[in-house]
Amino acid sequence: MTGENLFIVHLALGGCLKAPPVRFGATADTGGHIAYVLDAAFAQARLSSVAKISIVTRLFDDKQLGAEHALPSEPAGPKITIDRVPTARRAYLEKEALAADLPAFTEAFCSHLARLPRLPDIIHAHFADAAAIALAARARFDIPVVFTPHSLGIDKRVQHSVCSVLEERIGGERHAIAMADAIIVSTRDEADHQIHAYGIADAASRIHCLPPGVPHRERPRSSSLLIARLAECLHDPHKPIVLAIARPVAKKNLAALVRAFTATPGLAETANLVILAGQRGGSRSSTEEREVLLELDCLCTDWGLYGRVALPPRHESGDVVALYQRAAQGGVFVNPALHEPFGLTLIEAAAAGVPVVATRNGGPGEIVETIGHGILVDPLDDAAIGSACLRIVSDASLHDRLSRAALRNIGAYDWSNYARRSVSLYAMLGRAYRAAAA
Ligand SMILES: O=c1ccn([C@@H]2O[C@H](COP(=O)(O)OP(=O)(O)O[C@H]3O[C@H](CO)[C@@H](O)[C@H](O)[C@H]3O)[C@@H](O)[C@H]2O)c(=O)[nH]1
Ligand SMILES: O=P(O)(O)OC[C@H]1O[C@](O)(CO)[C@@H](O)[C@@H]1O
Repeated sequence: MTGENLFIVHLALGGCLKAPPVRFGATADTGGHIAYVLDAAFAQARLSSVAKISIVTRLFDDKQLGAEHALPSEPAGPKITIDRVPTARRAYLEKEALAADLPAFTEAFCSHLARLPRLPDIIHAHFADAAAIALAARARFDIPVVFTPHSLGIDKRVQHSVCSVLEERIGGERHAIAMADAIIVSTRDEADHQIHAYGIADAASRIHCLPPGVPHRERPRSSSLLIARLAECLHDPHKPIVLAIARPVAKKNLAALVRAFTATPGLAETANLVILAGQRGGSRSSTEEREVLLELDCLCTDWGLYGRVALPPRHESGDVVALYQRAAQGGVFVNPALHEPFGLTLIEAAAAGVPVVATRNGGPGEIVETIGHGILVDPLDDAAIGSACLRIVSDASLHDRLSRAALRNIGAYDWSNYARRSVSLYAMLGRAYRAAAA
């Protein structure tokens, strides 16, 4: 690979994409794909064959979400910049509202590329909206396009009634799958089942299954304030914790965990429940987020759970590290999502030696099979969620066995492997384009 001197563009429109530390959960779209894009870029930048990485996103002006989102360019690390492309719309847009801005963003992105001293060798698009823009740029500049879907709509048909927004989303994904030069997915489930369901005859030959690595987190500067606050609000803070970390959106199914916690005999006596679900208090939260948080609050109030359950209203990156460390001490991490495309939290938990209880729908089945650190459950079965948690927190030898497996096998999820394989794919596509042009 030495001598390739690659210039990579990652393109991702949604959420609050900024140089670390990121405020995960600041909006409904500030979650896993942002961790993925940043960690992928940092690992790729460490390769000598990579000259420069530009992470391109929307410029927006919203002081509450952070002044950096209005900066045209922000250095993010060695060889990496975050470059923000403006359109006439300067407000933050939820992913559902991005579609209306796509024609303007496509024009602005192509003008941005045309102004660069050198065109990129590859555009890696995250989500189908970014892929549509990248494909328009490919038509103008002959730059190969790689597509990573992150969360495909097709399996959501089983969770939601069929509606025009979902069908439009699936249509956009079908176009991206049909047209991209290569598709990078995280799991075999996406490769063999989900993408297959889009019915694109030659898609299989362009799919590359590259599992991501463990998200990088800043360590707490000193002791975590959130852990100190938990000690004040929980009646018996020394009990192990049942921990969940997820954006407060309905598909993450966090209410089922609260119901399971209270309905499983012995669980609330053995452990405390801690749910980290986004950052509260900003006017940017969506109706869905407000409804999910209200439901969690109501469940805790109605069942008198405060003192045994904590729903911290906000957190910093270091608090997440501290919570996983706390959960490693006899506790368990739970992801009860109705469907989880991959599930970065399950590998974060493994890296900290925390056993997991996870939805059997989507990527978690493959992660738990690879690492061997937990129990899979039907997310619609509250009793199964509760009894799996109870088994782990009440059986020290099971906990120890799962925790050891987590630490032994987490190496299967490694950003340097991802970087090597993705960059050699980019280089191969570049060579094919050059050969076709010669
Ligand atoms: O309040 C919160 C909520 C989330 N997180 C973090 O944000 C990330 C969330 O990632 P993930 O659990 O994977 O979920 P999504 O945000 O839903 O991410 C999408 O994109 C990911 C990367 O492709 C996939 O793993 C997911 O399945 C897909 O739904 C993790 O690092 C969490 O620790 C926080 O720090 N605080
Ligand atoms: O909730 P959905 O529609 O599955 O989409 C996945 C979500 O996860 C994220 O990737 C989190 O980063 C969002 O950008 C996106 O909104």
